[in-house]
Amino acid sequence: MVSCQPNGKYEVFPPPVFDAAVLSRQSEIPVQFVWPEEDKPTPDTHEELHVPLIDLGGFNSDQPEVAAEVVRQVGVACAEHGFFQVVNHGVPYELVSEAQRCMESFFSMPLCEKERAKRKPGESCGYASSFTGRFSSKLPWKETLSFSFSPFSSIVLDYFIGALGEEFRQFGQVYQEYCEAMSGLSLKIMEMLGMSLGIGRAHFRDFFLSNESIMRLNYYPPCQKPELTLGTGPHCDPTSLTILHQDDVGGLQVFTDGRWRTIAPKTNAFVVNIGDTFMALSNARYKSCLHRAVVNRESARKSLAFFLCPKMNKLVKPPGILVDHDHPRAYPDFTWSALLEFTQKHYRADMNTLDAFSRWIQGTAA
Ligand SMILES: C=C1C[C@]23C[C@H]1CC[C@H]2[C@]1(C)CCC[C@@](C)(C(=O)O)[C@H]1[C@@H]3C(=O)O
Ligand SMILES: O=C(O)CCC(=O)C(=O)O
Ligand SMILES: [Fe+2]
Repeated sequence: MVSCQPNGKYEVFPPPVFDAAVLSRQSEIPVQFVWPEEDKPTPDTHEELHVPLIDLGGFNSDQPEVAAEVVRQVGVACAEHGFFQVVNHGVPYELVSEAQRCMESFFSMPLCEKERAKRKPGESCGYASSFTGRFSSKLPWKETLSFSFSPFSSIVLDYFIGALGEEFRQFGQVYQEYCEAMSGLSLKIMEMLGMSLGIGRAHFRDFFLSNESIMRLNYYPPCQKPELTLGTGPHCDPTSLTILHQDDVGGLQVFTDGRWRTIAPKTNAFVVNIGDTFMALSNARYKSCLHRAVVNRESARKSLAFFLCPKMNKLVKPPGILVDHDHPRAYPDFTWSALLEFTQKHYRADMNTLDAFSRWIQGTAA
């Protein structure tokens, strides 16, 4: 039996759960949460990565030259590293604050309450206190609540009521509305991406009109040894497009030009990044870039991540116009359902997920 001693130390490893109330005050970090030297966390990195601030108001304006300039900036950022921020996005500030507030109340609940929504092995939805039980080392210093979204349904509201009870109807309504706003925003971004790749505004918007996306609430408790741990380890998102709202604490780092740099929080902006599935859809014209989240000694940090994903069984294949003699096919055809299964059952998402997955499906098809 694994037992937690009164001094907060674990008698045997692994710890049974990631109990933030205990661990966030403890200066001795259980070995499973300590990241190796090659991943060395650098919580004190203040060097910023300046990514373009994309003004969606400009894209929506009736001045074609203004919209064209916005599209050009998106194209440059996506070809370079795949990260940018959006402002004037039309998502009400009150909705974002309410989503952040509900998150605070959810993660402040006692562990046993949160565990009513516990994520089951092999599934991508539910509550996870770190990933104890799922992985045995390099555990993330975070708690997450993940749930599925697809448009034209009340799937988010139904999830909250089904998993946590009628008292969570209001949370369900907030996140249902938040996901609808994120799905709408991601379709606008798809229009910009299509235009910047020269295939017109409709192609990718129509591809993602019916999407089967994932919403994730990330809660990073303080850590007394932030130079040993990581909130989210280095990875490229396997999904298509991520829209992230970070609170004002800071901790998101992106790896470009051989070093980690911070994307500082910006009120009323969303951080957007290209994921592996869109990299495949663009035939590797656009980059899915390595990133991670560091933690700190003083403050808990919260982020809301909307992962846009295609419908499960839709073929992920770049449009013909992006494939030519100079740009041969970079990845095989696949479905999001297969890549999701790969990350949940066979491979822990990192910087090589798409290459490893490509080899895996080519092997299983042979
Ligand atoms: C399909 C997914 C797998 C992860 C959740 C979604 C989108 C991003 C993935 C993830 C966040 C990438 C970093 C590693 C991971 C294990 C994590 O820290 O949460 C990934 C998610 C997961 O497999 O649960
Ligand atoms: O919390 C963050 O800043 C980043 C989280 C992240 O990269 C993810 O959930 O995929
Ligand atoms: Fe990510």
